[in-house]
Amino acid sequence: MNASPTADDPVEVPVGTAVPITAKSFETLFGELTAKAERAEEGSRTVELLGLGVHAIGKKIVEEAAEVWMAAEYEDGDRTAEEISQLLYHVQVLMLARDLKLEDVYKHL
Ligand SMILES: N=c1c2ncn([C@@H]3O[C@H](COP(=O)(O)OP(=O)(O)OP(=O)(O)O)[C@@H](O)[C@H]3O)c2ncn1[C@@H]1O[C@H](COP(=O)(O)O)[C@@H](O)[C@H]1O
Repeated sequence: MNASPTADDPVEVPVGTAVPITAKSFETLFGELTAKAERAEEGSRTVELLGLGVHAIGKKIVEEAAEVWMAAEYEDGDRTAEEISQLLYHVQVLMLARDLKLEDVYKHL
């Protein structure tokens, strides 16, 4: 019998190609960050940001959003995707700071 997937398990994500790649998904990242926050992992950027609070995390989101915009205007697709990943990460940290679950967001999609 297969064990249940954990937050650290890689997930196969097909990205516009017949060849699936192995990558962290939005859900597995959120599970990883939740676990780090719960155990207050030393050296974790997530834990550090949570300690700084909603105001500081919000400012990072605005900064990252601007970097996404600039990358999309002036850089290539891979750089834009990298900036988007950083934006998604900081949005997840804000979700943790406000004690929001994935379902709380998904119900609005
Ligand atoms: N995806 C990310 C991620 N994206 C961005 N960042 C953080 O955001 C920074 C990028 O933002 P900037 O370019 O603004 O960097 P900076 O100017 O040095 O940031 P500031 O210190 O000035 O705020 C990176 O240096 C990281 O600190 C991330 N930190 C963590 N993750 C993921 O979160 C997981 C948990 O990370 P820890 O909590 O650090 O263990 C990791 O395994 C990663 O998968």
